[in-house]
Amino acid sequence: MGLNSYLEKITLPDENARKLSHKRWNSIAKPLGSLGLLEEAVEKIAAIQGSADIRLERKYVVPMCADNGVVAQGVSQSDQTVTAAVTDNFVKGMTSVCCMAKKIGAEIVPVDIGVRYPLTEQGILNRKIMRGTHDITKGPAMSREQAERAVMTGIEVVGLLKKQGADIIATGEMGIGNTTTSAAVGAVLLGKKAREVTGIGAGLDEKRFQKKTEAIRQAIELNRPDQNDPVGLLSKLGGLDIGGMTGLYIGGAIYHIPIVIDGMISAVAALLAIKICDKTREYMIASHISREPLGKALLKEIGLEAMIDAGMCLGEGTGAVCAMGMIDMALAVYREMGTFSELEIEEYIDYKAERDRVRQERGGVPGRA
Ligand SMILES: Cc1cc2ncn([C@H]3O[C@H](COP(=O)(O)O)[C@@H](O)[C@H]3O)c2cc1C
Ligand SMILES: O=C(O)c1cccnc1
Repeated sequence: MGLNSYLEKITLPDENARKLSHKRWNSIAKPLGSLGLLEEAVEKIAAIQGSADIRLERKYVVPMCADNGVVAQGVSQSDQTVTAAVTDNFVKGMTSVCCMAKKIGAEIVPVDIGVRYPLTEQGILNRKIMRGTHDITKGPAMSREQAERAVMTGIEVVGLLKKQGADIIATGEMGIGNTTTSAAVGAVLLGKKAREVTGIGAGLDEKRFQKKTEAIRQAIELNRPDQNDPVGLLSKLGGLDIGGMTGLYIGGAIYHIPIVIDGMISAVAALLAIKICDKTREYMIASHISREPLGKALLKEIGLEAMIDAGMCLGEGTGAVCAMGMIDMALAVYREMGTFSELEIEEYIDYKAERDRVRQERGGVPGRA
């Protein structure tokens, strides 16, 4: 099945379930709207799952793993053998996101979508499209067909996890050099210059930072990408990992599974997915603001607010897993906490009116309805 026939299947979430979920929140004996974005996330999940009786039993993290030819330009402190080593470590439980995911009972499903060096562990989904992309300072990262295959791979992984009963999926990635490729794609999407989008990624000295900025500038100049052709842009400046994550978001919209955005790289993929199909936004949940320069601007363009601003910039899906943990806690309140009438506490309406009156007196913003 081609990408377009997948896109035709996408429908919008269930607004009635969202309303019922909002009603449930407002009946709980606590200050109205006081769990902020966590309440909104729960309501969004209700709309996506089509029921106010939300399920978050089966949580998955999907790190898309791939190499990037641009590493030859000295844009990263590490070499490509590290991508393979960390990809293997996802199976051994020896990466940062593994430690975090264990705490909330989330399962890791690493996908080899383009790792250059051989992997030794069993249990990594083999969906290798090529052994790393080409150097974007010399030409396109991959062909259009390969970019489309990367996106389709992400969609198919969500289909697979749907069969396994997935209730929510966190995006993740591993690929040395991917803060260069994603910054280049992000620069084009947001109309920014190389020096405005270049960050230190996994850590860089000044000399390499300059090389990275120059590589991003050169790659954009040479490849002449079209901002309005997301698959073309992905093929010219992107990576297979970014493509795979783009597919995860589209898959979420097809199979009605909430997909959690991680950091900057993941947010670039989210924006590409929105450019491919606007409805995918309705299936995304933002987690944190990456410390990379584009962290905030990308989320603004996507139109979603992050629930965590903790200076994180690790990747692998770590920020998304943190957010899943927070949503899990909010869900405990949503499910287990007593209502105003059960606890025989005065009606919230009176409380809300009073709160808004006081806030307005102080020049603040009234609470949400
Ligand atoms: C050991 C190690 C573990 C990581 N886990 C995530 N990243 C993060 O850093 C990489 C991107 O940074 P850059 O563009 O500077 O290469 C990605 O693979 C990302 O997930 C790691 C990086 C390293 C070195
Ligand atoms: O924000 C990210 O996605 C990020 C930043 C640095 C390294 N890895 C990932």
